[in-house]
Formats: sequence, C-alpha cells, structure tokens
Amino acid sequence: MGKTLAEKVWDAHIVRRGEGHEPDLLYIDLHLVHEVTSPQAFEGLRLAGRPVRRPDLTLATEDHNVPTTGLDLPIADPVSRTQVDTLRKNCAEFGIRLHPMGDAEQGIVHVVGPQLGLTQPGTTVVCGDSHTSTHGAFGALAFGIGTSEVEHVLATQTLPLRPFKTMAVNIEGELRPGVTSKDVILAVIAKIGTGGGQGYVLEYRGEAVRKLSMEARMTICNMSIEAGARAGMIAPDETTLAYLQGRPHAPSGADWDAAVEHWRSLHTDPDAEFDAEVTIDADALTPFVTWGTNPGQGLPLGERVPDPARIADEAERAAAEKALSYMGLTAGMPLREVGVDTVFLGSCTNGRIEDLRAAAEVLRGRTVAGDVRMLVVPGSMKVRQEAEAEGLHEVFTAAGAEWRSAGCSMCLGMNPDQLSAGERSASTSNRNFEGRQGKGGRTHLVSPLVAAATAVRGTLSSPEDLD
Ligand SMILES: CC(C)[C@H](C(=O)O)[C@@H](O)C(=O)O
Ligand code: SF4
Repeated sequence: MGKTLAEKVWDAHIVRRGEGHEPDLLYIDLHLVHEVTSPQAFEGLRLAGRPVRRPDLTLATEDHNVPTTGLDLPIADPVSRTQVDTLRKNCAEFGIRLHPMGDAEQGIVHVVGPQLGLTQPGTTVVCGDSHTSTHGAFGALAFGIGTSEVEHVLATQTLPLRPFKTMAVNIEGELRPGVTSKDVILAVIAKIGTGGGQGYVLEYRGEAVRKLSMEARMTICNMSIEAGARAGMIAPDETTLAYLQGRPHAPSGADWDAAVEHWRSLHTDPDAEFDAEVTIDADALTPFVTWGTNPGQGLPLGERVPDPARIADEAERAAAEKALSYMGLTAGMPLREVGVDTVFLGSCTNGRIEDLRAAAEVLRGRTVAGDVRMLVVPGSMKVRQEAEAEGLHEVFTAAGAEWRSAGCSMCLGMNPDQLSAGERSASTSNRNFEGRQGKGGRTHLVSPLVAAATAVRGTLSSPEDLD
C-alpha cells in the first residue's frame, strides 16, 4: 500500500524504530527557538553539562515579549525583559544564531523560518510553540513541542514520538474573490471542531489548495493546531519551489536540482489511505468571522450571532452561552452590526507581505473609522522593509493606522500591545480565547480583508460592504 505525505516524511526520519509500545526516535532537521519556552531547556543542559548537539540546525528569534514601538528603549516590563535577556545569554553561551530585537531578520519565529528558506519540503521542524504547524505548508512535518522536549532536541537533535493518524482535508472547487485561506481554515475548524483534529496530522488537498500562494497555505497550516491537530501539511509543488528558490538557506546549483528531485516525490500516493477524511466546498465559502471564545465558534459574516437555545448539544449550548456572555453579544444580532474598538493586522497567521498588501488595497484612499484604533504589525522586519519599499506603510498611516515593528504584538498579551477589559477587536490572529489579547478583551478572528474593511466601517465588514 502507498504512503501518505506525512508517513513518507516520518519514515525518512526514523533513527530508531520503537518496539511494541515504544515511541519511534525521529531526527529533527530544524529547531526554532524563542524566548518564552526555552529558558528551562537551556537551564537543563547547563545543569547536565551538555552542549547543544547541532547549533547549526537551531535558530532563535525574539518575538513574544518584544514591544513594537520604542525599540531603542529598554523593555519596560521586568518579566519580558528577563525572558529576552535570558535568551540572549543562552544563545551566546550555547553558540546559537539569534535574531534579536532591532535585527533586520528579527520577527515571529514562524515568519522568519520560511522567509530565510530554512523551512523546506520533507524536513522535520520543531519549536516550543504550537503554531509550528505553519511550516507544514512546505510539506514539512512540523509541530510544537513542550519545554522538556525542547531540551531533548537541543541535546540530541532527536525526539521520541508516537505515530500520528492522518486526515485528508479536501478543499474542493474554487474560492470566490474576497474569500481567503483564513476563511477556509476558520470554516474547517467550525466544521470539525476544536478537538476534531486531535491525534491527527491534517493534509490539506484539493483544487482550491493547489491554487493558493505559499503565504496563504501557511495561514491554513498555522491554524491546524486550533482544530486540535498535531500538524498540518500541504504537498510541495511548483508554487513551493518558486517560493524557495534563491532564498538565503535554500539549496543552490546541483544541490537545488537534487533537492527538487526528492521534493517531487513528496506527495500522498494514489493508493495511500487516510484514517479520516473531510471535504469542504470552496465555492460555497464566504468571509468567516468568529463570534465566540474558541476558533471553532465561527460563522459566515452574513449570519447572525447564534441563539444558544437552538443548539441541541448540551455541552455546546453551555459553551455558547458562556461565550456570548463573555463577548457581550446578544443572540440574533447580525454579525455585521458588531462594532469594534481595535483592529489588529499581524501575527504568524496573517502578518506576511501578501496579508499587508491585501489590507492596504482595501485601505487605499479610505480612512479608519474615528473611534477605531488599528495596529499594523509586520510578522518580521523583512516584511516591514518590503512593505515600506512598496509604500504600504504610507497607505496604512494615511488611513490612520499605526505602523509598527515586528513581533507577536496583540496576538497575545505578553507585550505592551493589549486590549483593555471590555474592548473588542477584529484580529487576523489565530486565537480568541478569553483574555488572549489582554484581560477582559474580546476577540473576533478575521481575514486581513475583513480586518481592513472593519477598520473603515467600525463594525465587522467585508470589502464588499464599502462604498
Ligand atoms: C507562548 C507560546 C508557548 C504559545 C504557543 O505555543 O502557541 C504562543 O505562541 C501562542 O500562540 O499561544
Ligand atoms: S504571533 Fe501569536 S500565534 Fe504566532 S507565535 Fe506569536 S503568539 Fe503564537
């Protein structure tokens, strides 16, 4: 029987196959590191007197705790400052390349890896961060790990793992204009639920996926974890090759040719079997927004806030009631009438150049509604530089948005960019949990197009709603 893409990558990385109930030991090709989940791992190495086994396969960047303004000032928050200082000390001591705040290559770890050409098809990529699934867009087996596993990878460049199940997520047909890969993944999670992917590696397939750019594919894979999945993958194709060629760490010359030959074999065989399968009709999709406090509580923008009383499943009904009360929403209210205070364009989900271009196109010649604050935060300093070369920053600032430096920013409340209690945002990030963007803050997950249109109208909107 043939193999799925995930199985091919898995099998190619087995250092030692586990017997009976033992896990397999897998080789790790790329280990990404950030300030939040690495301190205890380095401390463990230090206590054991061990070096980092492959510093050359390890890359660190500062992202979660960095402010996005005033980079020349010391970090005001003591916890954030300590995290960042600790990462710097650890990287210096263990010989790991670090892109610190202010560096031209600094940015969110999941934006930096692909942009440097470090994320490649058929590789294993790990990071102490759940959104490592982003890198699966290249046909890599990429997943988040815990801090003790970070220590294991630092010390050995391997990881003991139990095999995952596989799920095909078929996105058939064609997306309508104005419908983005963010809408696709929000619709997938609404369909299968936040636990629907548990234990699986999702492989996104189908005509609509093949037509997506690499950046759009990253948005989809990024949120695999929000469906509970270990990882998300997309088979490499010409789009993948075109994106990679010429990047600083992509192979070149004869190495490129050899790599391409291998990469072309990285697809699910026609006779391979998935453990589960789900199909979404791309033609039927419209812009999607979340109304609740988990990424599965989403609906098309044209719908109304759901009425919990009409939800049959008891647990789901209770969750919806709780979510509506936290979100300050009334059942039956058209989602288009939900007013926001803040719009956040950024994060490892939607902080890449194409996301900024799409939003800038909507904002060009328009202004952000008077009582709305809009933050535009490039996912990396490279994205920022590229945007500035194209004049996008001028479009944003002319519209009344704030143009920031790179970092996780308002995706989560670990740095100064936060919502205050009761404030409501439309956010291009990936999590809408209670307090995610600041204590008491209320988050609606949206695409960059919806974010931009919402900033202009002040209520959840798509570009079609604009004059
Ligand atoms: C801080 C980090 C461990 C966390 C993650 O694992 O995803 C963060 O990046 C997030 O998005 O919630
Ligand atoms: S941008 Fe958000 S989701 Fe991505 S790594 Fe940072 S905190 Fe996590």
